Amino acid sequence: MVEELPSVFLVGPMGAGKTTIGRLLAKQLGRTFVDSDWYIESQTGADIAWIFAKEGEAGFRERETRAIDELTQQPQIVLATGGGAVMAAENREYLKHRGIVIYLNAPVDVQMARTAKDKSRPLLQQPNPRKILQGLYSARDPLYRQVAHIIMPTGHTYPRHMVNQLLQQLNTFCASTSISAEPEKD
Ligand SMILES: Nc1ncnc2c1ncn2[C@@H]1O[C@H](COP(=O)(O)OP(=O)(O)O)[C@@H](O)[C@H]1O
Ligand SMILES: O=C(O)C1=C[C@@H](OP(=O)(O)O)[C@@H](O)[C@H](O)C1
Ligand SMILES: [Mg+2]
Repeated sequence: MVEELPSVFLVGPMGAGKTTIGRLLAKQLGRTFVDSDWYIESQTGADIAWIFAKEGEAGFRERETRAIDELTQQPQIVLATGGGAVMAAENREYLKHRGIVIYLNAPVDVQMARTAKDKSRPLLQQPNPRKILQGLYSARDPLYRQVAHIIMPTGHTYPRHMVNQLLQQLNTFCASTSISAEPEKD
């Protein structure tokens, strides 16, 4: 029996394009798009920078785990997670077992270029963001790989082209597990 495509979860470092690609992918699949950072902001009534400033990273991570638990239980969504969502073991369990996980893997140079002008990421608001990104990449790359069903390099590929590649990858993955990756017909 052919099952429906489950929810799709995007993981990867800051600047990999999770939010951008997730939104486009959801549109192509006819799915609802949710970004865990936006969800946390709407639940809290404050932005990510404010949460880090008032509650520290630990406070943000608690909120993030609640959000990942809730959102990974929503059926048939496309979810863009924040770059640190894979750090908690329970988040990794939720992601890995409740949907198809795509790791958008961007080199540090690309992460740097894409995050340089954006002040909304508290972890990078300091003199040497490259060093931070390198450290995070070393620590988190094995965790992204641990949860991923599909690994997609992102560098110089336009978002629309990336989405087409992802749809192909999803089809291949689903064919191997008897899941339908076709958008639902009205
Ligand atoms: N494939 C891509 N090519 C060019 N720019 C991209 C691509 N993906 C994302 N971007 C740009 O990089 C920045 C960060 O993307 P974003 O989706 O916020 O990443 P993430 O959610 O993974 O941190 C945004 O300005 C976005 O427009
Ligand atoms: O890597 C991280 O720890 C973070 C990534 C951010 O999301 P993006 O990966 O969407 O930028 C956001 O959740 C927060 O600033 C922390
Ligand atoms: Mg994002």
